[in-house]
Amino acid sequence: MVAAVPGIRADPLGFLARLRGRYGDVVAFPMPRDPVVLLSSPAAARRVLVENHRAWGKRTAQYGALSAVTGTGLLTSDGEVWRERRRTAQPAFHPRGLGVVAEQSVAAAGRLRATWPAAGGVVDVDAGALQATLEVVGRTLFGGEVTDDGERLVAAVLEALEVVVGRVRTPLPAWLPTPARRRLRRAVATLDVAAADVVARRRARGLHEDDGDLLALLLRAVDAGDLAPEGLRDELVTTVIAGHETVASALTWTLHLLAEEQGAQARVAEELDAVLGGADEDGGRAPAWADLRSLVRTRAAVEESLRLFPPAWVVSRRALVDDVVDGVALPAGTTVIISPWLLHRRPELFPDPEVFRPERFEGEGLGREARGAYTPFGAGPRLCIGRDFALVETTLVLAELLRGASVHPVPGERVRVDALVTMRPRDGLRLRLAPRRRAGAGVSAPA
Ligand code: HEM
Repeated sequence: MVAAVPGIRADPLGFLARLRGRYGDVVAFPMPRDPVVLLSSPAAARRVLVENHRAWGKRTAQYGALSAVTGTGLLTSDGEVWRERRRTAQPAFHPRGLGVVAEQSVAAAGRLRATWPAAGGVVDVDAGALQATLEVVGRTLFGGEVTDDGERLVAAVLEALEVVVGRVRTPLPAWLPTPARRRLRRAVATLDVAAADVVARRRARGLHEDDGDLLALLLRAVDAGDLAPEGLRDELVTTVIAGHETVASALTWTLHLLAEEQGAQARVAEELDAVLGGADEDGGRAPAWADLRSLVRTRAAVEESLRLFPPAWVVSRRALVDDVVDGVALPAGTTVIISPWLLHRRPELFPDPEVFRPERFEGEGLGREARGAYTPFGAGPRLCIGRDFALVETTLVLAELLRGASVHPVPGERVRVDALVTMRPRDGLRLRLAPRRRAGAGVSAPA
């Protein structure tokens, strides 16, 4: 089916939903050159991402634009380069490292909590989440505190991404010098310097034999001649893009949904009290790695939020050879767009799809088919390398934040979604905090 539905720029999510609603699970966009097709069935996503993944690469407009910033990093590369990079980075994401992720996540959340007004008040939870997740990336993957270098690196990455998003929306011939392109070149130059500074600082501190963080692994690969210095820069930038804003978005959207659904928040609070012993003003003790298996409701709230607001709301692939997907022949060169945001809203798999109901992920959890469609971290060999990292981090940050405070919507505040590189709240997200406990008293309402 060939589609002609206006509105992609103004409202990309609504645009995708309208396309699927009007034309079905396989929809071709009227494009002048190679075909672009939106695939919306779980079977089609599975075919491309898992079963026949070798037939599909990442040379798409989406990843091409990102690679203007990341170079050939793990997220955007293909084939042998990708395999080699994944092998190098994988040990940094091994489950034995998750204890450190847990520790750093709780510490970062504790620092954020300390900035929250003890008597309650309005805070921008998105700004707080961005700061906390940056600290966790810095301390776990780059093996040290995020100093000015790290902050500059993130600022430069965000600046470059902003230009790139504009470019995906209005593709211009590559030779045309535009203000946007000049801005991108400047941002990338700043980013190169900031990445080099992060590396130099780490080198100056010295590499120890048992350092197993991502930066240490990459530096050793450079020293062994297995990775070019540009590759090291590309992976640093990729990690910032893939592992910082995504996790912050997941946290922010979870807090937003819990604020909207006080019943769900009360269930999480009950769990936190039971696990962390929180009858005092502080909401008990800080959570730790060992508590994760008991924080079932807290993690389910994160998973349900990733269903409704998957930060990576679209992924794309390009056919390297001809393939048949959902009974439709797609020639080599076809770009397919797969949207977790759409997959997660199929009513036959997720009844009342717009309702925030963390219980879906508790007990037995999702059924087999719904599990196949649930793809906030992608699927197949290109599954997010940071999936477990992100789930540990978000669950523990949330537990640490909510053990002592409850969150509530700010009256009159409109929450708007920007679906750009990731799905983000436009202009931050303000919530009203209330201290959850007053020695022996019950859950308190916002002032
Ligand atoms: C809630 C947080 C996160 C979400 C929603 C998310 C989502 C995703 C998705 C959907 C993909 C697959 C893209 C595709 O198939 O085209 C992906 C890949 C990737 N993610 Fe994540 N991610 C998250 C956190 C992280 C973290 C914490 C890191 C690292 C610190 C990370 C690093 C990566 C990398 C390097 C890839 C590329 C993997 C490969 O192709 O081998 N992500 N992520």
